[in-house]
Amino acid sequence: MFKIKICGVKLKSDIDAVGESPADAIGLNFFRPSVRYVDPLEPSTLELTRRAASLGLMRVGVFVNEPLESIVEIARAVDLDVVQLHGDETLTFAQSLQDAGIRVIRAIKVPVIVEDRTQNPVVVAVGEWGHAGFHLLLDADAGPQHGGSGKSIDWQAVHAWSAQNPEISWTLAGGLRSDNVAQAIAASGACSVDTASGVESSRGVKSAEMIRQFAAAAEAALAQNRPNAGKNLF
Ligand SMILES: O=C(O)c1ccccc1NCC(=O)[C@H](O)[C@H](O)COP(=O)(O)O
Repeated sequence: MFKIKICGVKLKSDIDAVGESPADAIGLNFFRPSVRYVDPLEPSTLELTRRAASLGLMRVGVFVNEPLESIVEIARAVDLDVVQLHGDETLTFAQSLQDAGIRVIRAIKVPVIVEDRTQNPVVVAVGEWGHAGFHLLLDADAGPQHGGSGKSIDWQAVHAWSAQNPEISWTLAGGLRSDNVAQAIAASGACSVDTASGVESSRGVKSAEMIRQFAAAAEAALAQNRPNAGKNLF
């Protein structure tokens, strides 16, 4: 269960900055083309997850269209708590991971530009994942980049979808920064949030100060969101 996830950490100093903030989860990116990629075979990656565990942080591994056996192997080798799927993985694929004892978060790519205004873009994007029992990460559709784009989704549309589907647990992602996370939480009703580029001083480089500011702003806004407190947490 997490409330504030800082995704794409690469260094021990990043983990320490997260541990010193109110954030309670980290994401490690195993998608090779990403600027946030960490090599699962490097001993330093296991050191990162061990450090995170020692600080009580949940460790989430980000994957895009990685073969199932490879995800299972990496999750065990670097001791992940949960894997986050960002590619074209099917429901059957996610269920097979769960059958192998791996917890799964499904990233849902919500279009940033919506042409058909008659349909809620979140409803359309969630599709069959809505009632499959997986925790969802509602993120901006970043095209071939798959995630970490810094683009925001329609928070009101998220709110409307969630109001109609209160049993679905989800996290808000996409373009969240310290200066907009409070508004995003208030508008969407999110109980948990995720950011990657919003706490970076340059692309792929985390800033301890930005992590601290983001996590403090998110924590304060989540505390305001009392009617939903404790709901929809992974
Ligand atoms: O961050 C990446 O580079 C990335 C690449 C491919 C798949 C997923 C990726 N990130 C996953 C995350 O959970 C990010 O935090 C999420 O996409 C939000 O990113 P941002 O808009 O930069 O806050």
